[in-house]
Amino acid sequence: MNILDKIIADKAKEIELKKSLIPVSQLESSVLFERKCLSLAESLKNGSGIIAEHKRRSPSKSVINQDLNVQDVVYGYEKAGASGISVLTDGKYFGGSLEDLLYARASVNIPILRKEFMIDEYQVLEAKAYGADAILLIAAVLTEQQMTYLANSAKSLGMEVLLEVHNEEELKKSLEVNTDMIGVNNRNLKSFEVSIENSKKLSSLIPDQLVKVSESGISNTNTIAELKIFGYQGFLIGENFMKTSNPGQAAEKFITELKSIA
Ligand SMILES: O=P(O)(O)OC[C@@H](O)[C@@H](O)c1c[nH]c2ccccc12
Repeated sequence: MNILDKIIADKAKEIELKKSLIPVSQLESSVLFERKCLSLAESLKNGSGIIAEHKRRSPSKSVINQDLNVQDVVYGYEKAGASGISVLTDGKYFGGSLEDLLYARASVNIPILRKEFMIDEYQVLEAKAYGADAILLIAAVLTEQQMTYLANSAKSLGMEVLLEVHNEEELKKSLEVNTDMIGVNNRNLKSFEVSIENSKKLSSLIPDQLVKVSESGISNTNTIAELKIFGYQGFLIGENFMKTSNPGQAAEKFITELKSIA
């Protein structure tokens, strides 16, 4: 069983347990459930395009940074001029939590993406209840029908969808899904191999009306300049900022440099 299958198997068990502890009615009674969401797609088109990620660890890198509190990190990202925030909420493999999402919501006024392995509508309701503006759907672990159902559920709650693909086959099965953004993951979630070429290779297959986001393995501003030529407007960066003692400062330096070469 590869790591992705393991994560999904654990996720299914986690969701069943959570459903017994926190009923849907409790999620729907959250003060944030009626909140009007911010648009991550618009923010990417009109701002720096950087989605800065809070990620304590990952299967490919083990511990990245567990010493900082999420409020300081995401506040620093907003101050640095990020267009959006990505918050990992998976606990076992990424060291995140739904509480991180709630703290992030309380700390910034820019769009927040819930970065999670979504397989059940319950998780979409959680995302809204804990303050997310957008959810991630990963084509590698979902059928077209599942993506359609989960995307429509998110849209019905006023959230946007970032649909993540890694190859042409995943992109082809995603084209009918009601998504706002297509993310190309430069990292193969099974082998962890990273190549920016993946974003370049797939860009021409993404319909122009969707916001293109390049994800993973981005550590310098020249890469952003190159990817903009291929039509990308969003850039998801985690480790390059999180591996430092002050991710907000690292993001500020990166975004200032980006402005100077734009
Ligand atoms: O830390 P990086 O290489 O900058 O990557 C960030 C982000 O793209 C990555 O965390 C990610 C992209 N898609 C995912 C899906 C699940 C978990 C994590 C991810």
